[in-house]
Amino acid sequence: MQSPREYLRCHPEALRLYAVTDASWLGGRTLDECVLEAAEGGATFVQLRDKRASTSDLVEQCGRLRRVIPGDVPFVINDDLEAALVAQADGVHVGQSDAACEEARRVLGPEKIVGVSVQTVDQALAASEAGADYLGVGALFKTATKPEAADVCLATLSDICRSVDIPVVAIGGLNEKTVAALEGTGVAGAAVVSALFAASDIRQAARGLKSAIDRVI
Ligand SMILES: Cc1ncc(COP(=O)(O)OP(=O)(O)O)c(N)n1
Ligand SMILES: Cc1nc(C(=O)O)sc1CCOP(=O)(O)O
Repeated sequence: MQSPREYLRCHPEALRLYAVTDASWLGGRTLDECVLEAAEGGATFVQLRDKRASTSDLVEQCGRLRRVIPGDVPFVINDDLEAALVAQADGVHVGQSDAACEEARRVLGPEKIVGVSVQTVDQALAASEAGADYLGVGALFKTATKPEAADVCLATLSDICRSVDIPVVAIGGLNEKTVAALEGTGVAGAAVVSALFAASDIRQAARGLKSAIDRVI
């Protein structure tokens, strides 16, 4: 266990129901209305993830989403450091093949949130040392949203949670039923795409997920 940090930019409670957007699940609805419904249903964190969008598209989407996301719900952009900087998002989420955590911290400054995807304890320790505020660990279960995601088992998830003093959020195939598997792992929350955004009633899906997560975490 590392020594405790002086302060947290990202409180563990904020990671409880972490909504990751994906335009391919919207089915004719706008992203803004879907994210609003997710927030109204209890999403505690939002990540704008659009792998096909340009930096300027992301900045524009970020501006629109900011208007519907409550001020106390952190809002980060996936992968694109420049978009996060220009759009003045609350931070960025980077993977192992994106901008390094140190670079994200240098560019965004000390106040912003930097989340990092990790799959091993060594990566978790490195990201934590480099100034990450939270870690995303997955994929816990196979998922159609990202079929190429490498598997991470529950034992590794627990080891990662024990090895760092920053909060960890699990991702990949999590829904109202599968979140039960997170009990006792030490995670701060669950990050979900399709269990929210593929639902016909996103508000209701968020409520159900939030209750299911509250029962196990
Ligand atoms: C909360 C959270 N955890 C993990 C990921 C995956 O990020 P990354 O490895 O950068 O992969 P892509 O999202 O870019 O496909 C995430 N986005 N969010
Ligand atoms: C964006 C993403 N990253 C993953 C990883 O394991 O790194 S899994 C994933 C998609 C999660 O989608 P769903 O909630 O629909 O399963």
